[in-house]
Amino acid sequence: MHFGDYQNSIYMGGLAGVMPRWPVDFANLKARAEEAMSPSVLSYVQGGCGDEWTQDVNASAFRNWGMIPRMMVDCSVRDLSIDLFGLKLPTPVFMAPIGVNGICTEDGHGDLAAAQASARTGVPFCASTLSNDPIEEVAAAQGDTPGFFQLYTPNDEALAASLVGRAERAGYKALVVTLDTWVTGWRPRDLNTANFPQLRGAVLQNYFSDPVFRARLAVPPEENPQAAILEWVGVFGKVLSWDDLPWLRSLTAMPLVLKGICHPDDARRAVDLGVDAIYCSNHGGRQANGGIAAIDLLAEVVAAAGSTPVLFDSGVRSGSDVIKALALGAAAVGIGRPYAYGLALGGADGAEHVLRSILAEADLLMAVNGYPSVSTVREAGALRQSL
Ligand SMILES: Cc1cc2nc3c(=O)[nH]c(=O)nc-3n(C[C@H](O)[C@H](O)[C@H](O)COP(=O)(O)O)c2cc1C
Ligand SMILES: O=C(O)C(=O)c1ccccc1
Repeated sequence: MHFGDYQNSIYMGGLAGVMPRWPVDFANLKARAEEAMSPSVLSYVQGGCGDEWTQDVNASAFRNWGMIPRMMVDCSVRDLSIDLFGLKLPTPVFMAPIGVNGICTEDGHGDLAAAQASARTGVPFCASTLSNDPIEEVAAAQGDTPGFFQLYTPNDEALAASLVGRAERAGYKALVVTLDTWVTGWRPRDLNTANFPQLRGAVLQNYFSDPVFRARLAVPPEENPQAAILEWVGVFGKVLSWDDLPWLRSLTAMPLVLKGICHPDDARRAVDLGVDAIYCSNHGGRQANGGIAAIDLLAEVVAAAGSTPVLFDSGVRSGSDVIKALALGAAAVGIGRPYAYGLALGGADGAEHVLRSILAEADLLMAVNGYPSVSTVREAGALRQSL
């Protein structure tokens, strides 16, 4: 099925009296998810730092950018595929790592559901270190779709090596090291309700199943979960510096990606030190409030990265946002909160629906705007719109 055919399938379903099960746009999806999710999970997923200014401008800043359509271009067939890490991917989109996918579905297996949505759509899933199911099982559920593994670097180097080795053996195709979260940001929604799911033992299965982590415990997590959770708190975050990059590199033969780079100088430094890709993101405004909208920083990071690919997320809500990020130079675009809402509404089906809606809009926009391929989107670029 071509990605744009999702629209046709919805219209045709309507003729037969069947309406889409979930909204195709973010605002209505979010409203539905607000009704469906438990207050605790909703607060964790929806919340951000401080008064959520950065989180809000991440999304609204897309409105400052616009495209110019080209006419009389044969766009009857669009090619949404990209080459990344030597992989041929059918779309320029991936699922950003979300550490609480597991608890977004009622059965507690949201990571497997996300992986199934990835398997069905060909959209790579970047699996978080925080997971309710071990990486090996998540990888198996991703089917033939390549996946990436996101590492929260623990302060125990042997544990870091163990997690990365497991990911590599499970078949992951890239290692994404998140730089901006060795400590949790100031999140009033969660603080006001003392809401931190990890402290209740959620989403720690990659640790609890790890031989190096288990060797640190006097008794197994199954016997004393509380002690295992406290051990996790102590080991979770290593303060990384540029001097750690050779060590990170030495952990794996997988392509190495640094997530959280927003400054062009940091991008240059990472490229000089030989990383395979930059991941421009401010963690969806969940780590530091007051930061500039990530999309407004993308073009400069791309310029600084030269020929090194730049992945992007933060504030992507629609197919139009995907196209704008590509036009500003992103090599691939990460979807975050929207698919988490999809998981909460309908598990793998819900997440698949969200991805298909975003991809259908992106594909149709390329059709109407005269962009037959992702490279033509890039060539067309996007302009700043002063309102
Ligand atoms: C609930 C939630 C959990 C997240 N967990 C992780 C994580 O485990 N690892 C990580 O690198 N980023 C994590 N992120 C950040 C996302 O990968 C991504 O950067 C962010 O969602 C982009 O913002 P947006 O969803 O508003 O578009 C998380 C984001 C959310 C919303
Ligand atoms: O909630 C998050 O955004 C996140 O990535 C995280 C993961 C572990 C600890 C703290 C924050």
